[in-house]
Amino acid sequence: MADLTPLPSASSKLRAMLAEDNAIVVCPGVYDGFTARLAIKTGFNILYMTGAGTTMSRLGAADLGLATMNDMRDNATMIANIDPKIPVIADADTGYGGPLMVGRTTAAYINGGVAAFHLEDQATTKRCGHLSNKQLVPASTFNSRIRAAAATRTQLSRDIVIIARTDALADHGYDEAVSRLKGAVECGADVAFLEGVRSAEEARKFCAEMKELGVPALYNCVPGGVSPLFDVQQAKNLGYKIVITPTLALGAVYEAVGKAFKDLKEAGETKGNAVAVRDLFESCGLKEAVEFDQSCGGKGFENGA
Ligand SMILES: C[C@](O)(C(=O)O)[C@H](CC(=O)O)C(=O)O
Repeated sequence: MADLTPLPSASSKLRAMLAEDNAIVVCPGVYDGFTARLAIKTGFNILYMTGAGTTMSRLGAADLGLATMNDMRDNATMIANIDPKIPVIADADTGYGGPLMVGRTTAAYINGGVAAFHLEDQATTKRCGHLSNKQLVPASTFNSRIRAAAATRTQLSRDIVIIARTDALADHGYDEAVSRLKGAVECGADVAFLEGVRSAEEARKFCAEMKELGVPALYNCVPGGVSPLFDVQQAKNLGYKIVITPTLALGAVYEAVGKAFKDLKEAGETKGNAVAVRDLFESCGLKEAVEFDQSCGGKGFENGA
């Protein structure tokens, strides 16, 4: 009989990472199967699914609240199942409605195998946290979103790490933002995400306040946004426990693909950087897929591919 011992759940892996003293969880931002594969190939043991990237890649649209729960769930589920041993933290924006809907989103993410998700206090007409004039819901509405997530995991008796994100810093200041995060923790959130932190001093103060409560703090690194850019060591020294890099792959693709297309248009250059097609497929599991098919007696790849 084969060993069918269940794998540790994605959330329990993440909780173990967060419990490690003196460690920081470094999450490459991915937005599709290919970028997830590249991060895994690089050796990352955790991924972050960006909502901005999901919106841009699936809808060709800016991060303005256009992606629906179904868009986000489908992408998160696909990414979380490329290699279920690797936990995925996924953006869940506002949760997409009132408590009932947030409960449905939570169940969908749990069923998709997502380790953690973040829920924020923007209105449903949301935008990237590094854009201006954000509208917020009252703290009581934010709390009801977090409560709905916590109640759903209790009902299902299946864990997901809840990350509370507040966008209050920009227009309501530090005290209001931190009070919202503390309220969210009381409602069941496990991790605090202060969006758009404005200085190293503010970040240090925030991490210290969260540490006193035993709550890990998350740093969102967005070049061109409102926050200073800390590298991993700096973020760790400030007291952060998680770093996400939502636009890292988007920026790389923007530059590299932009150049390849420009070279084709302007110089008729067809081969770009000439990465071999087999190497591309190898990065997405070509060899393992063929081996699986062969090992089951399939005839399609008997002689390889
Ligand atoms: C974290 C974030 O929600 C995301 O979608 O990845 C964005 C990132 C971005 O738009 O650059 C955010 O910070 O709002």
